[in-house]
Amino acid sequence: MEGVDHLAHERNKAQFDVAVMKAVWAGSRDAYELFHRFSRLVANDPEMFIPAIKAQATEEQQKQWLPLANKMKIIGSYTQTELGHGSNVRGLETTATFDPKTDEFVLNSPTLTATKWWPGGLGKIATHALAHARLIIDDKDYGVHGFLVQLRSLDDHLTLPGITIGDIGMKYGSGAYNTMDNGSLIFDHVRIPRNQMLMRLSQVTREGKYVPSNVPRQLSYGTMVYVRQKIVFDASIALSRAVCISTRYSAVRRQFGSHNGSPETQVIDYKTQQARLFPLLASAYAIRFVSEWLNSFYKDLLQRLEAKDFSTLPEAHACTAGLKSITTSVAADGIEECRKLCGGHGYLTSSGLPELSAVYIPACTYEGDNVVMLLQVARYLMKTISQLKSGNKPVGTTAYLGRAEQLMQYHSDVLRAEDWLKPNVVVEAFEARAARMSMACAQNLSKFNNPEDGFQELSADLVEAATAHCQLIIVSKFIEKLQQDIPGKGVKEQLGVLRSIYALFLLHKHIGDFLSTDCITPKQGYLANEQLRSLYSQVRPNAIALVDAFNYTDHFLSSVLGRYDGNVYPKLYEEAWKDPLNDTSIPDGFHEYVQPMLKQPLHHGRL
Ligand SMILES: CC/C=C\C/C=C\C/C=C\C/C=C\CCC(=O)SCCNC(=O)CCNC(=O)[C@H](O)C(C)(C)COP(=O)(O)OP(=O)(O)OC[C@H]1O[C@@H](n2cnc3c(N)ncnc32)[C@H](O)[C@@H]1OP(=O)(O)O
Ligand SMILES: Cc1cc2nc3c(=O)[nH]c(=O)nc-3n(C[C@H](O)[C@H](O)[C@H](O)COP(=O)(O)OP(=O)(O)OC[C@H]3O[C@@H](n4cnc5c(N)ncnc54)[C@H](O)[C@@H]3O)c2cc1C
Repeated sequence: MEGVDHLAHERNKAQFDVAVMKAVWAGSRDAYELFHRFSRLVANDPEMFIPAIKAQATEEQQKQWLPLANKMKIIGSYTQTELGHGSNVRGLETTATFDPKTDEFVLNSPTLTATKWWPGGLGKIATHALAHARLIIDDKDYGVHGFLVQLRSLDDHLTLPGITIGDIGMKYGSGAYNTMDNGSLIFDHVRIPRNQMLMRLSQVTREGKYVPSNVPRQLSYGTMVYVRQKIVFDASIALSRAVCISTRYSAVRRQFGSHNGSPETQVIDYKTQQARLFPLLASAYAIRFVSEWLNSFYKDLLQRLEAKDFSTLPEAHACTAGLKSITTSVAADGIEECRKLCGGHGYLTSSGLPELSAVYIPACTYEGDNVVMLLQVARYLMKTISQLKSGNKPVGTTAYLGRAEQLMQYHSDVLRAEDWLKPNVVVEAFEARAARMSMACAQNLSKFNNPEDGFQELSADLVEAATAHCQLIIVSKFIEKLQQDIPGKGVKEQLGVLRSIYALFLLHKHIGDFLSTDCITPKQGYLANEQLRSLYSQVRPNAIALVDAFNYTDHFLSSVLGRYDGNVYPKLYEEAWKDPLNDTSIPDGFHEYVQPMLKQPLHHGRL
């Protein structure tokens, strides 16, 4: 029925102020208002290009290029990856050779594997590329730098001489990512003026002298730090979208349990459904809050960089790389789990979930493969530990490693299931687990004569240690969020429940880590699980209101199953009838191919 709220009875169960929770989810009341008005803004806006110019171009270059890019007079593509090299940025092969006679750089792709491959917008639309290439002066290789290269005529959009561009072809699924023209590009001795090398961080003079900057060369990777922190925010959106669909549908869907004609059981009431769904609901909130923190950390980094304070750059890199990795993996896996939670209907395009999944899963790869990113975190952790001996006191997200000795002695003092609700009890257990896993890796690494050999050999353990560290950050930031003043009836209590679910679910999932590092006993692990079950029951009456707090419109969700009003079945049926196969009762080709078979004579009663 139109106009009837089929989920009203669920909404009436809520034990908290949903309006306030909407503002908490949005970040603030102002952010909520803004989101409400602009909720149709798409996260995948292909502005990759502009942040890179801001980060790497001189002020003069920015004055020249940013107005053009902002007004869409030129369309740029962030062109880094090659056919043969993606993760290994230092291994890029494209060259930009300085020609002192003409005061130009000559861009060239010396091999097939040097072909630029993947950059978004490159295939069909971009007029310019921010191309990453090795700077060569007098046969000397100065490593990878950024160059602004015009690709297509601004008059007729035809490619310029020496440039071969194409689209790299269809991608996974048939959905929206195929509307993105990820491109391939070969340079054949393409000339650009010297002032089109982005020279904020290092310069090449008219005489062909290379002037390195006095700032860390890693600043040239700044665009990746910026985009990675955006991707963490994006993960909270993608996961919460899937969770919203699957929670609402789980309250609508009924299976089994009818007695004497009473309705069947709502599938959301099955404990197995809750144990799969509610940790994802909690994860969506956890990722949202850690992304909020990461964004403020990033803003603080920018202020420091302005003041030539580079001290937090390594931590910013480790946090953005690690959290990008963990949150996109959780979101990608979570979306798939949400699809399964919707049973057969989840596989229908009209559920919105297959499309969301197909568009989202490359987040585990782009802007840094997730394993490669965790290995960066592991390097940072090993470096931090190696500096402990020289008295360096770690700060920020690795401060706990400064208490490593104490954490090595830690044994959880949990006696009852409720003890696991205490934030300090949880944080200590997560700190001890992360510290012990990292310390064990550091100790094993020290047995190798060549640290790089050791790093390769132990890389699987290092990834696990990095995961434990990143999970600790997320748990801690959730706890810190709740130390803020949060008004509204029941809002803080509900967030407290979600915080505990998030932490205890991780503890349950990684119980092997906690037990093998001797941080908790099997009995304490059992108590954590007992507490988790009771928390699921507390979330149950609030589940629909907790996803309503995401404030997503039906238009944004694009899902028949996730409709706000829960009116699923008539709409599913209606959607099916929009399938072009249903335009005619006899399918194309029936008369040509199927009917002749049906008309073949029977021989002895058989075909
Ligand atoms: C505007 C966007 C808005 C919203 C976004 C939302 C959604 C996104 C939607 C779509 C996104 C679409 C497309 C994505 C585009 C791309 O994918 S662009 C290509 C991105 N490519 C990568 O991410 C490549 C991954 N590889 C790397 O980042 C690096 O090469 C590496 C981290 C693997 C390092 O390799 P090495 O060769 O070991 O490193 P190195 O060059 O020698 O440097 C080592 C030291 O530098 C430190 N470091 C590395 N990276 C950074 C960094 N980014 N910032 C600061 N420091 C860095 C590293 O820790 C080493 O330090 P030491 O102290 O140990 O020396
Ligand atoms: C949808 C999409 C959009 C993209 N957009 C852009 C763009 O706009 N611009 C751009 O320049 N690029 C873009 N890319 C490219 C993207 O950044 C790279 O694909 C990504 O950085 C991963 O690099 P790779 O493909 O070389 O993977 P590889 O590094 O080849 O990874 C293959 C496997 O090797 C493993 N591996 C690699 N190195 C190590 C190591 N050191 N230790 C252990 N394991 C390792 C990885 O974990 C992975 O399992 C895009 C990619 C996709 C999928």
